[in-house]
Amino acid sequence: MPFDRQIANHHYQTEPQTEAILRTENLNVYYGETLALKGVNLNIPKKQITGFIGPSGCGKSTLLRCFNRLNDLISGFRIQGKCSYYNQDLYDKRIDPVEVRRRIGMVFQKPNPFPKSIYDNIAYGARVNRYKGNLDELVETSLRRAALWDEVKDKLKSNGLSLSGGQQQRLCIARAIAINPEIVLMDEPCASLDPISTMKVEELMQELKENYTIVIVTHNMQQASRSCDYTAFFNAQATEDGKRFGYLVEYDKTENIFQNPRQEATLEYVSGRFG
Ligand SMILES: Nc1ncnc2c1ncn2[C@@H]1O[C@H](COP(=O)(O)OP(=O)(O)OP(=O)(O)O)[C@@H](O)[C@H]1O
Repeated sequence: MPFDRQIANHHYQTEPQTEAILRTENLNVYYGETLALKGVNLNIPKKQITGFIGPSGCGKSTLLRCFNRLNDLISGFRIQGKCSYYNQDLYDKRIDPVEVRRRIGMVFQKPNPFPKSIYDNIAYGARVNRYKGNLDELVETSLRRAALWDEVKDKLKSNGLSLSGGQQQRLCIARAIAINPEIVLMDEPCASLDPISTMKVEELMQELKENYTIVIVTHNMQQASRSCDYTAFFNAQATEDGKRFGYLVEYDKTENIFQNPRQEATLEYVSGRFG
C-alpha cells in the first residue's frame, strides 16, 4: 500500500478500550525546516503502560517530549495538528508549560539525580511547589512507591549520586512521582541499567500503573512485550531530498504487535529482521 494511504486511513490501530489521557491528532513535528514526525494519530490510555518502539531516529523521543512540552526548549521546534491531555490542547497559548510538566513527569535514559541528599532529591519539587503536607511522609511514600525505601531508609542524608545506577534510576522515578503527576514519561529508562536493575524497574512499572499512566520509549523488544499493555511501532521514511521523517506504522495491544502484527514492517522489526 502506498505510504500516504497508510497515513490517510488508520486501519492499523486498535483503539484502547480505556479512557484516553493523551491524544495526538494529525501531529506533525518540525525542527526548523526538517519534518521529524508526520501525521501521528494516537490515543494513550489512562493507567496503562504504552510503549513506543522503532528504529533509531523515527521520532519516539520527539513524540514523548511533545507530551510534556520539553521540546519547547529547542529552537526551531514547532508542531502542526493537535496534542492534548484529556481534551485540553497542550499547546494552547493559555497553558503553562511548567504546570504541564508537573502533571506529566519524565524519567530519562541516564539517571540524573541532583547532587543532593536522597531526601532532598525527593523533597526538592515539593519545596519548590510550597508543599504544605508532611515532607518526611512524602519522602517515605515516594521512595516506597519507587521500591527503594528499604534500601535507603537508613541513609537518607547520603548523596543521591552515591547510589548504584539502578538505585539512582529508582530515585529519579521516586522524584518524578513525588510531585504527584498523573503521567510518567520514560525515555529508555533501563538503557544504562544491568538486567537485575532493569527487572526491578519493570516490576515497579507494573505497580505504578495502578496510580499512574506510563509511556515508555524502549529499544528492548523483550521489555516492550513484557511490560507494555499497548505498543506503537514507528518507522522512518526517506524523502526525495535525502531527509527522513518518522511516522506511526501500527498501534495495537502489545500481544498483537508481537504475535500477530498487521504490517509486514512491524513483523520484521519485532522479529529482529531490521532496525
Ligand atoms: N534537538 C533537535 N534538533 C534537531 N533535530 C532533532 C533534535 N532532536 C531530534 N532531532 C531529529 O528528529 C528526528 C527524530 O529523533 P528522535 O530522537 O526523536 O528519534 P528516536 O526514535 O527517539 O531515536 P533514538 O531511538 O535513536 O533515540 C531525528 O532525525 C533527529 O535527528
